[in-house]
Amino acid sequence: MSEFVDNLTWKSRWVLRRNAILGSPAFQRWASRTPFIRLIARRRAAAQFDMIAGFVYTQILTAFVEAELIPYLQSGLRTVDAIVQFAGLEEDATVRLLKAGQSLKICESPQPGMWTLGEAGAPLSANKGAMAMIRHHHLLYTDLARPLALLGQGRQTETALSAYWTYASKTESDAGAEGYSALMAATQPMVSEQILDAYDFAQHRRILDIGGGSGAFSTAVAASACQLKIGIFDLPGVIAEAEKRLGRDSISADFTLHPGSFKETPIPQGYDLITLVRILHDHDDAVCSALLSKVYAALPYGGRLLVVEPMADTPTAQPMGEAYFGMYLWAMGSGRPRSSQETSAMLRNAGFTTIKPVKTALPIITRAIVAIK
Ligand SMILES: C[S@@+](CC[C@H](N)C(=O)[O-])C[C@H]1O[C@@H](n2cnc3c(N)ncnc32)[C@H](O)[C@@H]1O
Repeated sequence: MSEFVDNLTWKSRWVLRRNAILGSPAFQRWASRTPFIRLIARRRAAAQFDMIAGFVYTQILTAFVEAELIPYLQSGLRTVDAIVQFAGLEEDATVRLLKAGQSLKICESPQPGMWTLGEAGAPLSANKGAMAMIRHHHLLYTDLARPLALLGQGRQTETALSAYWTYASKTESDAGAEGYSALMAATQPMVSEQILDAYDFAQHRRILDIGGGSGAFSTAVAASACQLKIGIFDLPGVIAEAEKRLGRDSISADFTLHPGSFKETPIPQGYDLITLVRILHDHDDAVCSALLSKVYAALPYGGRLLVVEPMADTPTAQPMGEAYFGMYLWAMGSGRPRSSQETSAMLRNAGFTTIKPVKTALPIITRAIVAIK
């Protein structure tokens, strides 16, 4: 049987024709020399180079973060000598890093010999969560060093990420709870800021946050609507982290901690809102379907489920979904990015009839769907 099909749609014909033209060296030569067209050709060549060099750019940013240069340069203008001292690098290495960072707008030199952050670096200085993720990414890049080997070895093989996210490893445990809970708590403000602006939690009385980690999301919600009673359900090792964290916290909301695995333990009842924040994408379809059915059963009529996570079909941010989360979750060994339609379909299958998107200001960070029983 031929590997080519002959019943092509008009769109397939158009795409094949376009690819033949774009892939032709003669066309590329013509485009790079023709007035106006060459502007488009230059833009496309730059975008192609960025895709090829992306890992190098990322590692330059990582060097700034690991050397603590982001907060250091945010606090004012610094001389090269001072930066050499601070970063602990030789002068030529420091200058090479600064110039590389300048080309990426991480830093800039507004007057000779003096350096501060650039347009891309300055917003990072206020984002501890992003910096925690940049540091964490060495695990992902270890797994991605040979991407074809990663894809070829299947998802049963232990990876750097599956050893970190122990609940996603084949042995499924909470042994890594302290490490990953700290990362989740550091990155949670980016998420809770979006959701608190988009969803009115004050309309509820009792909220259960499933997979609630050490309670960073719950404490943010409690601070915004102080009459709420909040339950946090997570693996026992993570609930121990929540106990430590909430003990230190001055918020007076009434927290109930529920240790257990949602794969085995019944979901606690008596809550009129259940939240799943950055949970579903970590799990394969069968696990998510079983969890959503249990959530549906645990809610009273009129009760709600709020699903909060990045989604695959986010306009202007498609690579965040299928490229970034697609490969990250593949390396982790569990879960996949889902479009809002796919998640909505799962919610319908679990029994929910009213399912609505909740608009967030930065959908690249997080999106949300509310489902009513
Ligand atoms: C990606 S973290 C998200 C944490 C928190 N919701 C947040 O957004 O910061 C996933 C959480 O789900 C929890 N989790 C994973 N599998 C679980 C299970 N079977 N039962 C209960 N919790 C689980 C993990 O322990 C972890 O705290």
